Amino acid sequence: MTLKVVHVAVGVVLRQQQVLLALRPDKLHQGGRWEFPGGKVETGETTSQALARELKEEVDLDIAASSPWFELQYAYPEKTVLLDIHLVQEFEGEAIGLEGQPVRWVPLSELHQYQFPDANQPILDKLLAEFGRP
Ligand SMILES: Nc1nc2c([nH]c(=O)n2[C@H]2C[C@H](O)[C@@H](COP(=O)(O)OP(=O)(O)OP(=O)(O)O)O2)c(=O)[nH]1
Ligand SMILES: [Mg+2]
Repeated sequence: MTLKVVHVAVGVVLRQQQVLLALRPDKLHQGGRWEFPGGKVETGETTSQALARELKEEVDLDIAASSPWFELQYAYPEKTVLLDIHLVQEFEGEAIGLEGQPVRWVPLSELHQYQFPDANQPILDKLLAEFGRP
């Protein structure tokens, strides 16, 4: 039994009324679900630095600025994650799945059609509450 919490930088990348999603490969933890791009914060990195690195590595975006939005801890049976969620509204480049994963700009109104990791429900709720059209 371990109490280690995995610190994850998560980017909610918004462009008009759309958000960027990537499909997690089947073999990974929570595989086959759509995620907000991001990954583990490494020793010595700030969350913003980790996010910029991960978004470049995973989807080839250059982040001009990101702002901390909220944090959420979730205990999966296998591990506990601390999702450190940032909003990204300033970036350059065209999103492509550099690890071969499908990536999509999804209208906020269509988010309910996608399956996300179990931890993500509060992110979806807040996204629609703050940015969705009534
Ligand atoms: N990126 C991301 N990870 C999420 C989300 N929701 C969620 O529960 N997670 C979890 C799944 C994983 O356990 C963890 C992210 O780890 P990861 O495996 O993607 O980390 P990484 O990109 O650094 O990849 P790796 O090279 O270390 O394998 O956070 C989400 O929306 N986006
Ligand atoms: Mg990742």
